[in-house]
Amino acid sequence: MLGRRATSIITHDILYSGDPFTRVKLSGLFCEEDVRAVNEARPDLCGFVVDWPSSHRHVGLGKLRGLVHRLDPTIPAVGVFCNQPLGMVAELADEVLDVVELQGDEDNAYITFLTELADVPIIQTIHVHDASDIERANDSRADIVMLNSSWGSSRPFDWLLVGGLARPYILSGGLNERNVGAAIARLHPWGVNIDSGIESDRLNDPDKICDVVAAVRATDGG
Ligand SMILES: O=C(O)c1ccccc1NCC(=O)[C@H](O)[C@H](O)COP(=O)(O)O
Repeated sequence: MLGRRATSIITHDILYSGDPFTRVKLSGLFCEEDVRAVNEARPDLCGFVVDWPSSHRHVGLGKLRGLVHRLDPTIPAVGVFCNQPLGMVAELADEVLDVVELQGDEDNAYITFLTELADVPIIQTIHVHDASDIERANDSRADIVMLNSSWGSSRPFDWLLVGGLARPYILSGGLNERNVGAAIARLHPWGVNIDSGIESDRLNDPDKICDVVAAVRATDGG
């Protein structure tokens, strides 16, 4: 069993490695079968939508703890939050998470406070509609930004806008095992994020999980 210190070193290596590989984050895991499937497929990061009952992917706090406990400790656990109280996010970050992902209206002040309270990397999701969103991404104090269309919309945003971005980013929105290779070849993102592209009938599908990780690895010659 790896301790928190070991997993934070692994997380650091995945996030800050100078190696030019495309990180793949699979998100919206919500049951033990999902965790078994990712332990086999080995994406770089795994996301859990925390305490957001309107999402079919959401997990409560108890379930989050149980699933992260079963997750291979060499795969960093990302808590996905939407406008949640800072104290709750920081506490979970201290206790079970390796990375925090912010999906709501959290601003740079929120990120600064969170950085003071919790020693984990922060991903901020920006919904991209026009150039002002790219400016916001450039200004974000988060460690990494994720560009997306909108919550769980399963469609891409206008990729032409990415030209204005001056930092590495995670590409999100409408990716799946069939199109992720072409997206990486065109945009060379730092990483990719996939939610609905690993689902069949709103359940995570172990075959799609394997296929999408293999499709990303194939772009890196792996
Ligand atoms: O997935 C949800 O239901 C969700 C709920 C609340 C906050 C965030 C949520 N998901 C994150 C996303 O918005 C997705 O990562 C993003 O849309 C990519 O999804 P997909 O296009 O299905 O890969």
